[in-house]
Amino acid sequence: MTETQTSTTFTEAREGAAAYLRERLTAKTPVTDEDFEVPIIDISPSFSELQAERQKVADQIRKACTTSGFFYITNHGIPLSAREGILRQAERFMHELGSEQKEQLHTKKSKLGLGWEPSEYTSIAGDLETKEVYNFSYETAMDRTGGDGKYVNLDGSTTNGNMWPQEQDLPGFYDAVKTYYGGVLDLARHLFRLFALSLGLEEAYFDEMTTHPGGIARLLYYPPTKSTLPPSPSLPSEEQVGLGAHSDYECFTLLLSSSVPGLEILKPSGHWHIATPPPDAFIVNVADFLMRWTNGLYKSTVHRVVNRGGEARYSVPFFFSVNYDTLVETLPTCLAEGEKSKWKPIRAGEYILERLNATTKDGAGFFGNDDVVAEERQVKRSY
Ligand SMILES: O=C(O)CCC(=O)C(=O)O
Ligand SMILES: [Fe+2]
Repeated sequence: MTETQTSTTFTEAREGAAAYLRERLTAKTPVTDEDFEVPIIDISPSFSELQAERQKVADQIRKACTTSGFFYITNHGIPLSAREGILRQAERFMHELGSEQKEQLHTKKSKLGLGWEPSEYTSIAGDLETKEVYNFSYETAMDRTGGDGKYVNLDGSTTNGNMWPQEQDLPGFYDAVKTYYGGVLDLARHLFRLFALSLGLEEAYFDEMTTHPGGIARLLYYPPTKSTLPPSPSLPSEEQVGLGAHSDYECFTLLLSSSVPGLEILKPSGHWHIATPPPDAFIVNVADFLMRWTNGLYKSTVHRVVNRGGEARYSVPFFFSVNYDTLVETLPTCLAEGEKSKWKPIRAGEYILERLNATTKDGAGFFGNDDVVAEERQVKRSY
């Protein structure tokens, strides 16, 4: 960073994020969906000793990221038992935990937006969302590398961090979460190396930025609705949306879902593509940091969830980020000679905190709240 550059302020980040979402939702340019596809990428060659094999996977990732910004990965190494385990815990959390026990974990008690959000508690653009959520974040105890001993104040296990259900209320819950989280964290670090290769960088380029990464994850429950909502960009307000249209904030998201469909991805034409991941696959999508880092080359694509069927849907997104003091600025390989960066550099943590704050109704955010204010406020969260 040169001396003349300053990093983006909170307000600029907030306005930028809002403008970006508006633009993606209302783009009038006549575009076709010709290049839009969500490919299935078998990543088994990426575990090869041979760099050429890893590069082949990286090249497929690059293609997906420059078109739809979404892809499915198979042969990723996360065992079925861990995937079924976490989906089962999502179901147990929503249905076996009593309302008093959930109340103890209410997100209004968290300065970091963690914990339990009742259905219709948060919304985007005024549409009440049917989803019920439990949010948790990185803690060293779940990191199989043991972490780096730094950023201790950001660790989910510290004050105001993760709020876990009592073991006697939901026996085995924490262990299943830890098994799953440890696995997807390793996988995310592996994928980040492929992202580096896909961008013509040293494979280890991002390694030192992910020693204590931001990594919020959530258990989501979308109750069955009878939505007849057509796949169109605008939502009539009386219709029930599971989770409103948004882009994700961090580097990329690893999303696991039950077999009930619901995720919809905004195509360039403004129509929604209904995601149909193969069984056993994870859905991966580019989020805002990678978009900023690549100067817009990689697409952080708007998506939403509508559960149109009569069956409950569960999902578990893992939002993989970098250490929160990382400065995100255009990568050297993403600027042609004479080309300018579209965005100013930004500190990872500031951007995430700002976007979380910006989605609360009064803009005061989750930080510096007192509980009374938080309780009265309807929280708007856009991820
Ligand atoms: O539940 C899903 O399928 C997607 C969730 C999502 O997009 C999010 O939480 O950001
Ligand atoms: Fe999302």
